[in-house]
Amino acid sequence: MSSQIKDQEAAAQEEIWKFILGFTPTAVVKCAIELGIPDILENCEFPITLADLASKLKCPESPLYRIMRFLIHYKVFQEKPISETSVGYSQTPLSRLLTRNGNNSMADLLLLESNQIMLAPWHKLSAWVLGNEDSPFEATHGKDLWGFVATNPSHSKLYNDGTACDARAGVRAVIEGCPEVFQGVRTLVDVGGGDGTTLRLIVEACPWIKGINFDLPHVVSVAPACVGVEHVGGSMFDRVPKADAVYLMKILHGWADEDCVAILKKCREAIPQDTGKVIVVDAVVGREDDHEFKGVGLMLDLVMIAHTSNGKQRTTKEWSNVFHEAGFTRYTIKHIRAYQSLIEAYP
Ligand SMILES: C[S@@+](CC[C@H](N)C(=O)[O-])C[C@H]1O[C@@H](n2cnc3c(N)ncnc32)[C@H](O)[C@@H]1O
Ligand SMILES: COc1ccc(-c2cc(=O)c3c(O)c(O)c(O)cc3o2)cc1
Repeated sequence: MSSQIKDQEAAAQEEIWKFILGFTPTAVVKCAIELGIPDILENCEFPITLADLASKLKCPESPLYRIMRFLIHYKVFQEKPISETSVGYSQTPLSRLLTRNGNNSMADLLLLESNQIMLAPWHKLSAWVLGNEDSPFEATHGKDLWGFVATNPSHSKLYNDGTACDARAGVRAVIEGCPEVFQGVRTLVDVGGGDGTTLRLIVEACPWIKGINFDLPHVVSVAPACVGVEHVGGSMFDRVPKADAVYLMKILHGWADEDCVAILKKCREAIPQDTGKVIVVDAVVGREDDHEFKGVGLMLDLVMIAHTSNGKQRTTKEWSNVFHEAGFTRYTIKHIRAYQSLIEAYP
């Protein structure tokens, strides 16, 4: 056996453990979030010793040492010198994304995706591949995600808080990557806008816009009031409130092609046929460029299998098909610093 093959096999013997125990980093980061460790470190002017951290957490040092040792190895936290003889724990750019209330926090999305309700359907993936399950989520919980969220207030909050994390990141990438997308738009309806986080950020950045946050009645009924944003309840399959432009972020990826066409037709009916547009913020998979978020798009494609009935992340060709079928004459795609791209479709 050549030394090259021996080396490849040795590397595989190491690599396989990332799949055998790949859930460990998520579980330990979830533990750190629940203990509030990123928030404690964020509020420390200097690196904090194990003893001081254990004291703040009122926990023994030994288990905490092992958790922090693991998270330093995974570069979630770092150790920095406190004196010539001692070191302490401090933040990294990654752990700053795990504080509970930071503007860029992704903590609530990690708590959502690692929640048992969201993890359980993953165990039905092989049955789905064999065609024995329509939807892992429905096969596991007896109803789809919206039905589950509507009847389980605790999961509804978990879902809204988690989705709001990703909305902040998505809107930030849109505004930083393509601010001109909102030029000339006076009224904007966010279809499936959730608790209104997206429109709150958009009208803050673009105060000339009047926002209409459109989602299911039980969702908008608990959406916080926001200046410049009107909450409207209804279904995107029935009617979309009229506006200069429609905004669809993380919506179409959750639905089959025929549902997307139905949604897009309702959106097209809601905008001026000569000057209106539909702004879609969603992943484009199968892109030619090897961009940094490629893996995220592929992971979210499998999230759509686990958590939706027929959702999927779409290729450029698949996007073209649904826009054409829905009666749009042209569309543009702009890649932004996010796992999503910015797609503008015109009637
Ligand atoms: C993944 S969330 C996206 C929320 C938000 N656009 C974002 O990017 O964070 C999907 C949203 O679609 C909403 N939704 C589901 N079915 C809907 C329907 N028939 N009409 C309007 N909204 C719907 C859900 O309530 C949820 O808020
Ligand atoms: C029944 O129709 C649907 C069910 C679920 C979803 C859905 C959309 C998402 O965007 C989404 C998500 O971003 C996510 O991280 C997740 O874990 C589930 C999920 O589900 C859409 C339509």
